[in-house]
Amino acid sequence: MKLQLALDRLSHDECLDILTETSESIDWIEIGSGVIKEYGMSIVKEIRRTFPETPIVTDMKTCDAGKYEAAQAFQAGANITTVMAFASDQTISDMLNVALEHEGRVMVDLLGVTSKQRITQLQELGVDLVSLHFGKDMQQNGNITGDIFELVNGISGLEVAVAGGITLDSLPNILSYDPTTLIVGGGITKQNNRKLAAAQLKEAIQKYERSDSNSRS
Ligand SMILES: O=C(CO)[C@H](O)[C@H](O)COP(=O)(O)O
Repeated sequence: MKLQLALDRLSHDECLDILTETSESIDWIEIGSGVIKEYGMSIVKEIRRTFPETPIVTDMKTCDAGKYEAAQAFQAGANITTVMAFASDQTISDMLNVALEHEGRVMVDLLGVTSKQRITQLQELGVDLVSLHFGKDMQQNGNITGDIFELVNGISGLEVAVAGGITLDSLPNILSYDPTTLIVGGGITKQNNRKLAAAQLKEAIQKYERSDSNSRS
């Protein structure tokens, strides 16, 4: 299980500082939509140069003009870029094709999706990576729970990331659904000791994986 650090609502310097502090514990760097809107592709290029070995997810949340936005992201150094599930099939197909040209991947953000039929359609387009997303604004009225996994329950052949206010406290419940990637923003970036928060999350994931593999053997 990967730990993806989401850099959202942060200044340029905060992004770089947090990455330096947490780099030992995180697997994937997500450059959040707000950070991209503020600093554009220049911050993606800079983070690519500074952390050449760590996969970068650009949270473009593309909803149209998929070919152009995917090319922008991959040319700047992204390994994975995001598209909203409600985007047209053409947008998503175009992005998958651009990803192929750049040896990159597309993560489909399932925010707002309630029907399993859309998941099947996405798979037919060639999608193999999705993120279950309890949005930032939804977090004002509740917390992420295991119910979010119902959308992908029984569906095979998908890597499933999950995001939305995950912290060390809410982690145990989420871990039991075995997502392939845990996306954590504020649970690291808004903590007093960000290095420690990232290390504790990583340790909790590793501990879960050890106990899970023991219980299977
Ligand atoms: O995509 C996002 C917001 O749209 C965030 O990256 C995602 O929600 C993770 O951040 P947090 O853990 O702070 O909720």
